[in-house]
Amino acid sequence: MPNTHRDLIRLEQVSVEFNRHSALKQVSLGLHDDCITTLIGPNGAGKTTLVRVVLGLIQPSSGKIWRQPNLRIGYMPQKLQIDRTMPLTVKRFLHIGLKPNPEQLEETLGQVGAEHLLEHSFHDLSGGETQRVMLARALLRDPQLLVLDEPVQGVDLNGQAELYQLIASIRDQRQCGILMISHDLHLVMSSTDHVICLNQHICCSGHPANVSRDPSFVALFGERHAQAFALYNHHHDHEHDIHGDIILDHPSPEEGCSHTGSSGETPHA
Ligand SMILES: Nc1ncnc2c1ncn2[C@@H]1O[C@H](COP(=O)(O)OP(=O)(O)OP(=O)(O)O)[C@@H](O)[C@H]1O
Repeated sequence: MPNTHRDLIRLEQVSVEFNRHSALKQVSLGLHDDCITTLIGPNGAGKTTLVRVVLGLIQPSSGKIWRQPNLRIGYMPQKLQIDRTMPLTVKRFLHIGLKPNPEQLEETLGQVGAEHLLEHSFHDLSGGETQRVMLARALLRDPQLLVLDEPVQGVDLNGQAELYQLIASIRDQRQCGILMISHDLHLVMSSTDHVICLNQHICCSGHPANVSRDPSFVALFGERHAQAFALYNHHHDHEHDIHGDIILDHPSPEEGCSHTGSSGETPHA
């Protein structure tokens, strides 16, 4: 089946350095509408840096970025610093920097299952409620691309599964592209279309159901994760030296979302 997704953003050979330290090395990828792409990788792998490049908050040291003209991006950050002494209802929080009309507010809160929270204090929300309200805030921009930095942080296990289902239903209803960072390989696998395994460079990427298991993945994420993660295996087609640099290199083919059933595993340099 041909891949019918539209490109929202493309990165070509993007590298980012901080004080001569490489955070991203020659990352090439495409994000598409109607597709959930999940970034996984160990701490310090460059996931947040990559998200910040996508958001346009960091200029790459080298490489090219193409964005669909006038691309609307909704962003849900990992953490939000709000002074707890400042009284803040959910309603007020959702009006900071935004001008939603009451119908939009009701519809969007309804979509994330948080309509009953409108008059609640933002500070008193549970972990799961907070994430739903944050998601609603990102959705109020009517995004073509939704960027979620660890969207289930601070949420219990049941709540995490529900949130991932909610994110998948948002993709279905809005046909928007979604880029998210997750540390929970096991939970995220059932609700993602495309996985990118990042360790400064893209180690590999593909559909979780199509990629095959590789010992290098176990080396990167540990045996415990790899076992829990039986669905997601991949052709990690190279080795790393002691500094994390690639020993064996391969060209990087075109990236693709396989939400419609097309495409498969895509190995990367
Ligand atoms: N503004 C910055 N200035 C200097 N170094 C930075 C900056 N931002 C990130 N880094 C460094 O870049 C590397 C990648 O960081 P990044 O936050 O992107 O990783 P991550 O994969 O999101 O990690 P985690 O899973 O721990 O959140 C780290 O070594 C980090 O210290």
